[in-house]
Amino acid sequence: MEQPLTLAAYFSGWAGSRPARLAIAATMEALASAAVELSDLLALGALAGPMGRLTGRKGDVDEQKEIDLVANNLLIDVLRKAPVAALASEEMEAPLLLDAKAPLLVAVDPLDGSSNIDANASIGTIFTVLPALEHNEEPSAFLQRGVNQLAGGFFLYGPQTVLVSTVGAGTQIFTLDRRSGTFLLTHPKVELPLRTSEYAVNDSNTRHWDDPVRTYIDDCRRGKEGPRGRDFNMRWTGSPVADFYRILSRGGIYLYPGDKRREFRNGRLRLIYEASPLAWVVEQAGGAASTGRERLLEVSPKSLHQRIPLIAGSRKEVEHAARLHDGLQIRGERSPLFSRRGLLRF
Ligand SMILES: O=P(O)(O)OC[C@H]1O[C@](O)(COP(=O)(O)O)[C@@H](O)[C@@H]1O
Ligand SMILES: [Mg+2]
Ligand SMILES: [Mg+2]
Repeated sequence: MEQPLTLAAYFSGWAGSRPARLAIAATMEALASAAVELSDLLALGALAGPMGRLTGRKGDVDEQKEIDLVANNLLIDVLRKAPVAALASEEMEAPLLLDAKAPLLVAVDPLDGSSNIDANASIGTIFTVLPALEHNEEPSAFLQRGVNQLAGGFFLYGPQTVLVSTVGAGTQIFTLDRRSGTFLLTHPKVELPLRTSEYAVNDSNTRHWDDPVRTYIDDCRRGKEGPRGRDFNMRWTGSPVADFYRILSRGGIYLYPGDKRREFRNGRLRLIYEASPLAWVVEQAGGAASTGRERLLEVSPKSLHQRIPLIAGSRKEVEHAARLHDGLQIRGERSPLFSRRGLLRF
């Protein structure tokens, strides 16, 4: 069997301009080195100490655990040696200036799904790489639309440790070869099925949802007997990285919508360092990602830690859910909500 490309060979060989390519390759290698270390640490579980211990809170909703801080510090250490001007992180209120003259910015969710740490479920690191601007220590430098990303994706620490990433030339998956400690290109071109009958949503929020999401999920639940005319399956891990990896591997749709609660008005995921890179790898694999109202990658961030509603996955299904947000009927698929309330009849 032909030897798969290493991460270093792939990223220094893609067709970007030379300075950008070298800077991105060096940054990806730095991120990968942190991921190898983190993956080893996570595999030790309880042997590494109380990783799941609560150390604080971020706002009303999110908890901060010991391991979130360990992951954050690890990323700071490796990115100090990369061509990165500043780092923004879920775990830091403001960006950290690293090398003012460097060409790149990196924003991370150091550990996504860390509420699952004690459950020994898959968790990951989400990252986005953006061009550096003038004042990179300011949060405003990071307020760039997702379409500006130079590289983005996530590491998943599961039975296999993998890197899912894009530089805008499709989505690739690299698998960590533990024997050599290197990531090898195992899936050169990820292709998401256009259609799906599997959705991922936190069902316990049903009573808080707005009508379009409630209608969409109701219609899926009604299966063959309902307006969709087919049965749907449901999966939810509580680690977006794990849900997105499943979706990239076999199709599906992920929804974390905004809902009626004040703190969830804009959903749960953070725009810059969670939703944007997840949306980009999905789009580059032939899928779609929307807020329900617009393409997610077109949203202009207003603040560093802003949340955003996210609906992403198999393209036809995301389009269907987005059309419900437009209040449009889908031909031949009568939504019970609209007919019941008479908002739109046909
Ligand atoms: O808690 P839920 O509703 O299952 O949602 C899944 C989780 O996804 C997350 O985005 C995970 O990210 P973090 O672990 O980085 O906070 C959380 O905000 C949320 O807890
Ligand atoms: Mg997260
Ligand atoms: Mg996190």
